[in-house]
Amino acid sequence: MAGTGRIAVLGAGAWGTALAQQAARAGNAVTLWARDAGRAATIAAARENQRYLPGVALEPAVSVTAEAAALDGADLWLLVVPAQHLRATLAALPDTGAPLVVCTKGVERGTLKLPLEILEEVRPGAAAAVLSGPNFAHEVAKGLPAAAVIASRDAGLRGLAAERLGTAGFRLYGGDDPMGVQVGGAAKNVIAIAAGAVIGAGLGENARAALVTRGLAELSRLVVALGGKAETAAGLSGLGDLLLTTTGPGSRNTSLGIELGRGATLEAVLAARVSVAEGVATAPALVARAAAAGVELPIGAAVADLLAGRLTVAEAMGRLLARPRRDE
Ligand SMILES: NC(=O)C1=CN([C@@H]2O[C@H](COP(=O)(O)OP(=O)(O)OC[C@H]3O[C@@H](n4cnc5c(N)ncnc54)[C@H](O)[C@@H]3O)[C@@H](O)[C@H]2O)C=CC1
Ligand SMILES: O=C(CO)COP(=O)(O)O
Repeated sequence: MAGTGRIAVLGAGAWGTALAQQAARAGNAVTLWARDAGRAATIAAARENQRYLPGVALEPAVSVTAEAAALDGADLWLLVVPAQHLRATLAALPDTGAPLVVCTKGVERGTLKLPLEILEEVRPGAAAAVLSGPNFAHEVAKGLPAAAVIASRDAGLRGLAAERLGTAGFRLYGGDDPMGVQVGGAAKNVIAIAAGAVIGAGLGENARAALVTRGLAELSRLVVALGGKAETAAGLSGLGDLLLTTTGPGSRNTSLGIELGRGATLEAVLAARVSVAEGVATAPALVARAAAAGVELPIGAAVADLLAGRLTVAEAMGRLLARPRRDE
C-alpha cells in the first residue's frame, strides 16, 4: 500500500465510486464528493452506490459527502464528472491548491475543449494530470486486474499520482502525452457508438472489426494533429480502451449504438438510462474540433449525423462504404 494522505474524488457516478474504492485499497483516506446532499446521504447510509454502482460495498476508508468544506484536507483531487459538467462543477468548488487528476473522457460542446483545457481555464496554472485506460468501473471496483495511464507534462505529479493510486491489481503507467491520452479517451466513445450500431443493425463482426480499425486510424490522425504522439494512440488510452469499449458488453456507448442499430430513437434510449454515454455529446464536438485542425473524421461524422437524426444506420454505412478507395 503506497497511499498515505487523503484523496478527494469529485463525482459519485460509477467511475468516481470505483476510483474511490481503488484509492482506499491503495491505502488512502478517501472523500467521495457528490453534488446532491440527499444522494450523498443515501450512499453513506447504505455504504453502497445503488444508483450507479450497485452490488459494491464501500471500503471503510471511503467517506461520502456533499460538503465542499470536506475537500479541504485532501492533497489530491480526482475529477470524475461527465465532460459537459466538469467546468461548472469545478468552478463552484473552492480552490484548495490540491493537484488535479482528471478522469473524464469527452469534449465539451460549444467550446470544443478537452478536460485539461477546461481545467486550465477554471484553475489556471494548477498542477494537473489525466488518468485514462481500458477500465470498466464495476471491474475496477471489485479489484479485478486492470491498467491505465496517468499522463502529465509534470513528471513529479504523474509519479505521485501513480504512487498514490496504484496497486499491483491496478497498474498505472506514466505518460508525458496528456493530449494524446485525452483524445483517445474522447474518440473511443464515439467509435464505440458506431461499432454498436453495426452490431445492432446485424451487419456482422467483419464490419465491426473493419470499422474499429478505421476508427483507430481516425483517432490516431487526430491525436497527431492536436500535438499528441502516434504511439499514445496505440497504447492503453487509445487502442486499449477502444478494444474494451467496442467489444465489452458492459459499455454504455456500445450498447447505446446497438439500440440505435436496432431502430430505437436516441430519445428513447436516453430516457431509459440514468448513466452517461459520453460519446453522444462528444461526437459533434469531436468532429468540429477535428475540422478546426484540418482533420476529417468520417466515422465520427457519421455518428454525429446518426445521433442528430440526419442519417439512418443504413445511410451512415452506405456513406462510409461509398468513400473513395485508397491505400490503407
Ligand atoms: N463508468 C466507467 O466504466 C468509466 C467512466 N469513465 C468516465 O468517467 C466520467 C464519469 O462517468 P461515470 O462515473 O461512469 O458516470 P455515471 O453515468 O455513472 O454517473 C453520472 C454522473 O454524472 C453526474 N452528473 C449528472 N448530471 C450532472 C450535472 N448536471 N452536474 C454535475 N454532475 C452531473 C452524476 O452526479 C454522476 O456522478 C465520464 O467522463 C466517463 O466517460 C471513465 C472510465 C470508466
Ligand atoms: O470508459 C470506459 C471504459 O474504459 C467506459 O465505457 P462506457 O462509458 O462506454 O461504458
